[in-house]
Amino acid sequence: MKIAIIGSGYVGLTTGACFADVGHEVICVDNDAKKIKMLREGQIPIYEPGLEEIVKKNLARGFLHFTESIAEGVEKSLVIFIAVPTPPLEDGSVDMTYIERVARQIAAVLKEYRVIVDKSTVPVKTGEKVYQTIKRYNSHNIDFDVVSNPEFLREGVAVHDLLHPDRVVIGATSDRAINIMKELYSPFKAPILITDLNSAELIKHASNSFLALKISYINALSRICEAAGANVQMVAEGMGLDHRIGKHFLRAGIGWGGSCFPKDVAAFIKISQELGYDFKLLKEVSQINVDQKEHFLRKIKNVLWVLKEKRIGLLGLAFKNNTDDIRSSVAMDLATAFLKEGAIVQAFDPRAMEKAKEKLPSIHYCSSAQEVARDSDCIVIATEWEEFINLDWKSMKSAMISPIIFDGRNLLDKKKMINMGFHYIGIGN
Ligand SMILES: NC(=O)c1ccc[n+]([C@@H]2O[C@H](COP(=O)([O-])OP(=O)(O)OC[C@H]3O[C@@H](n4cnc5c(N)ncnc54)[C@H](O)[C@@H]3O)[C@@H](O)[C@H]2O)c1
Ligand SMILES: O=c1ccn([C@@H]2O[C@H](COP(=O)(O)OP(=O)(O)O[C@H]3O[C@H](CO)[C@@H](O)[C@H](O)[C@H]3O)[C@@H](O)[C@H]2O)c(=O)[nH]1
Repeated sequence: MKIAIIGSGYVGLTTGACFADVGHEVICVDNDAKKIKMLREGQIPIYEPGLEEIVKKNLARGFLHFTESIAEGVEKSLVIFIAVPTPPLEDGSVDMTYIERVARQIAAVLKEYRVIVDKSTVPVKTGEKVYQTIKRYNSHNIDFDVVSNPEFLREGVAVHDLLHPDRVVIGATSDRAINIMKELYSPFKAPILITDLNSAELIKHASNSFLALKISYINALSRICEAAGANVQMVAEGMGLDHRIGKHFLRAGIGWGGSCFPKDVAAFIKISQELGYDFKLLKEVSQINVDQKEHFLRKIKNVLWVLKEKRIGLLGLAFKNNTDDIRSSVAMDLATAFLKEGAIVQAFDPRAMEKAKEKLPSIHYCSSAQEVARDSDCIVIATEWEEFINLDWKSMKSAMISPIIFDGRNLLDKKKMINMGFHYIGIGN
């Protein structure tokens, strides 16, 4: 099937490459000329494991194309995906200008029946608005359908998540559009849930908010564990063995970040409010997340006393492991707080340093974790990169001024670190 994807970022590019990989003919569109030029040459502007290989493979076999022209995408494809940003505004509501602009741009070039699919994360009732907008701005009165098909991929494992989704949600009312969408997803072995437009849009915000809630719950429990002398990892394991609870998303840490949870939880609170419901539970989920970061900072200050002139070794800048994404990264927030207090921050991240340099140039960027340890007053682990587990911690220790570790991700084995002579402070243990 011929499909176009408008917006070639983390979601659009990965989705396009995976659709091409299962045999569809895909045109990825972006209005960033530099990005399109890079992609045409097989260069990937983001780090996502496995993405480069499938982009190169499908470029070479002619299943994947890149263009700056929405008109070209719309003309050549039956299904048009929208995967542009839906960033937060200051009051937590969603900036819908990108989606609205793309709807007008599609309308202006629509000459034959097309299925317009929203993949961006949007407030409920957006599909209805996209439909009205395209109808209003299409002078030829062409027949078309609007479908909601929210995306559930996780960064860092996006290729896997797209090729093996837990479920595919299709919000649509027209049988014609539903059949086209079913055919599009037929190469994937995943349950397909057909809903109305509004329910599909709600499923996305409801899912992300629930996952954030689960993490905030375990983070709140970590505070109780610290006060009671219990171990949150054991509590999580004991809870997670109950299939009704499940073991996933119960890793206590410094709070959730990233390009999705913070903005989507804030948006869902706002959307609910506009619909007349005060979602107090979600407000608390969000507050616990803020508290968790502040509590971690307090623990660091309790040990170091004054941060001014202290040399803090920071391991991790990305919002999670296996990505270069620093959007709403708690690690970046911590670095900002340290710098504000007058500390010297020396940091290392396996993939996110280029992006971090643009945002926080005053960090001293190190070429290795070992360099981070040099003359440091403590090490702070802020991102759950697995490679930090297997560092030569003996040699790290001898490079430090004082061997203190604040493990914001409970990545290391507490007993082992204490036996090695570290002063180890984790989360909820
Ligand atoms: N990143 C994730 O893990 C993830 C997962 C699921 C859903 N989402 C949602 O998907 C959407 C996109 O997120 P993202 O992380 O891919 O964003 P992104 O910023 O990485 O990519 C968006 C792309 O759209 C392009 N763009 C903007 N306006 C355009 C226009 N008028 N025409 C053509 N291209 C245009 C930008 O240049 C950019 O390359 C958001 O709604 C987000 O909430 C993101
Ligand atoms: O047990 C856990 C799991 C995650 N996190 C943190 O939570 C954040 C989000 O992690 P994750 O969900 O793995 O990454 P994302 O790529 O942001 O994916 C989420 O957001 C996407 C965008 O909407 C959705 O598509 C995904 O389903 C949803 O998991 C990160 O800061 C993690 O460090 C924890 O602290 N503890």
